[in-house]
Amino acid sequence: MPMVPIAKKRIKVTASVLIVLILLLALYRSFLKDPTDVNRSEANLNKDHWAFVHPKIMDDGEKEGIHQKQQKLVNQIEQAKAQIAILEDRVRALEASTPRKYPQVKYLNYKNRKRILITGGAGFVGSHLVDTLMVQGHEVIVVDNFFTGRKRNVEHWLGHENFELIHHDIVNPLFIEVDEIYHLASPASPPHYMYNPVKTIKTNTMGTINMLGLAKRVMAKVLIASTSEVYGDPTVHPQPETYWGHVNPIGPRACYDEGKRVSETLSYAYAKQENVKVRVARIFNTYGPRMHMNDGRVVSNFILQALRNETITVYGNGKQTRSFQYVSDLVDGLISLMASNYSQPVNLGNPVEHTIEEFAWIIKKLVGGKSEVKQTDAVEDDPQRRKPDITRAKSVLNWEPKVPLDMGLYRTISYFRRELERSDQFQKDSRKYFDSPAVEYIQQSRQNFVPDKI
Ligand SMILES: O=C(O)[C@H]1O[C@H](OP(=O)(O)OP(=O)(O)OC[C@H]2O[C@@H](n3ccc(=O)[nH]c3=O)[C@H](O)[C@@H]2O)[C@H](O)[C@@H](O)[C@@H]1O
Repeated sequence: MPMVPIAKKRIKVTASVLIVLILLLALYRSFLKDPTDVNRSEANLNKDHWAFVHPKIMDDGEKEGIHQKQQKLVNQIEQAKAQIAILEDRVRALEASTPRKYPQVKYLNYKNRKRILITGGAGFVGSHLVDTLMVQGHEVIVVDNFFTGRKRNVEHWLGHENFELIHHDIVNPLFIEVDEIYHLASPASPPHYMYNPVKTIKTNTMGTINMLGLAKRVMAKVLIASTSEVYGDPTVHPQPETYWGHVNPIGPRACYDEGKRVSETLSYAYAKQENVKVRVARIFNTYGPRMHMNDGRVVSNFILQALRNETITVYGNGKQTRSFQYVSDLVDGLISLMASNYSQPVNLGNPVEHTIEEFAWIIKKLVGGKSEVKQTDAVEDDPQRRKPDITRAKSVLNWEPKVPLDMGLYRTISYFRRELERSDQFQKDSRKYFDSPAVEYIQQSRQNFVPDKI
């Protein structure tokens, strides 16, 4: 019986050798196999694909169909290439318009360099303030909800080591470390602040509480941007800071006027109760480059109407008065006020007063063109006379406006002329873009798109 284990062993060895041989044979066959055999089963799943890769098995009709498909594909590729070329041009234009070099900023050492928060820093006044403080060498943090502010106003600082832009609505609290706060956030043009009166009130009450709370926590100095509107339709002329005003608390302007009055009240409550260092600027009518095209205020309306040869619309009889200050004068005043030790409200405005009718003719003369000046319906609660008494600003800040009206208007008209050219060009470009065959093709193929079956 000793033979049985030996026979078993032989059988085992023979079987193992056979298995190895079979495996080797299978491996060898798989190397030699025509790859089309493998694809044949896939071809049943996707005949078009199979036929495209292996045209040898197709009849003439199928070949013709495939040829048409290939041709269509080539056309589509050409169209896509045209589309890519258009996009590349646009990217190049964008790159060219993005400044590679930042405006020169002064170097300030750690002791003199401040961290400054500007709420509404992407807006018209805020962005000019950003420019001046950046050039002075400070670290500037802009907070804006972009309701009326625009990234374009501060884009020349994006990426600079001293600059930060935060998309945030100050109706919600903000936790950062700063030395100074310029609280400018609020719509300021009547059509904008009347558009959402509740939001205007929230911004000027809850927003101001948040900023005063932040100032208290981090012991920062805070400047509140108040307004000549706190005087309402004034019965005292010109308006000194000691005048308490004449405001309709339930009229269409109340959301802004009363909002700013509460903002002032809050500032002095925080100053008294919490020792917060507050500065209050009462800002009178201000104009200049970066005003929004749809701002709706008199300066932008009249200039745009004159540039477009449209009727210049004077609301009411045009006998109401305003005094216009150029934005750089305001920025100088705000920075001087922040630096001062003076905590009572200070008027910042240009005391040169004009009726609105006179102002319409000034603009028409400076712009030229064929516009007519016409009276339209009066605006409800429109203040009838406004002119700042700037005695206080002169004595405590040694500040007064420097830019004469015609010079400021000249710069502002040039700005709006460029803006109009830009928006015309933009409309032309977008027409060209949306009418291009490539875009049409992409839109069509998106509509006809059917996902592949697997
Ligand atoms: O420019 C500003 O700084 C101020 O603008 C507004 O105050 P308002 O003086 O009413 O500003 P505008 O809308 O520019 O109006 C000025 C005058 O021009 C008139 N106006 C305005 C626009 C227009 O197309 N036609 C026209 O006759 C208005 O009725 C008003 O009498 C805001 O309420 C203030 O808070 C802000 O500080």
